[in-house]
Amino acid sequence: MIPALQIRDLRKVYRQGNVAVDGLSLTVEEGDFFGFLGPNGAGKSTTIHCTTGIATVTSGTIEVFGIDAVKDYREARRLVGLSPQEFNVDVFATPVQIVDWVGGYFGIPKAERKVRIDELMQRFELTEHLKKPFRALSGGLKRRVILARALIHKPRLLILDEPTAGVDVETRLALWQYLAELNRDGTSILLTTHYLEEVERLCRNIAIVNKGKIVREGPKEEFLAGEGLEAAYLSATGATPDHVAAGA
Ligand SMILES: Nc1ncnc2c1ncn2[C@@H]1O[C@H](COP(=O)(O)OP(=O)(O)OP(=O)(O)O)[C@@H](O)[C@H]1O
Repeated sequence: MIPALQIRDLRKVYRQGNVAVDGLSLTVEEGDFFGFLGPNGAGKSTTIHCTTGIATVTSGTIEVFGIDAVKDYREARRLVGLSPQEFNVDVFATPVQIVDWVGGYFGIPKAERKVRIDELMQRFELTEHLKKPFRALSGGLKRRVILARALIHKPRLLILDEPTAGVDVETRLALWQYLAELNRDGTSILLTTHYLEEVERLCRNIAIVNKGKIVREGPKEEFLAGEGLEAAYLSATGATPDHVAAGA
């Protein structure tokens, strides 16, 4: 089976000479719910940006369902839904305008877009907020709009960069349920998060990245059967529980 995402030996050096990703390889199989973990600055967002055409690749290859995401960026991008860490929207636009604009970008006909947007607004319980500008929405509602936008074109691979950062417990639980359903219905998901509980609940496979390299990967069960995800994460990233306890 062709993987949903295959990254081989990815390297990204920013113009200032900053090596953000340093020979990173990973495979997300079709149908997987893949947790991509690592400390701040490890290179997770950069990897995502290289995959979605936001950042240029220094070297290495990226394929989305077998399509070269570096050379055939537009074709690959159609298969990907992206919920970025930052809210990159026109803050004066309404939820419908924000989602509709991306639907237009992907070439979905207007009538079809309308049906799909109605569906998404209902699914994410945004129907009471349709007339509000994005900037007037709460943090949780903003996250839901961004997720709806990522899903407008029914992507086969959904990439979520810290999708539950700053949302309340209720919204987080609802989002978890929705993501689990989406994955059950066949959408492959790559999730970055700093909430290990989120990974334990949702993910099937996990990769831990540190300083631009994968330092540990495997099925979630392997992590859980061993020392547990938190201890594995801390030791893989060089921050052992002892260091943390000592405040080092
Ligand atoms: N546009 C940029 N120009 C220069 N350096 C950058 C740029 N974006 C990120 N970096 C640097 O690249 C490295 C990796 O950053 P990145 O944002 O990919 O990490 P991350 O794992 O997503 O972190 P976080 O968990 O904080 O989101 C960091 O040293 C960061 O400062």
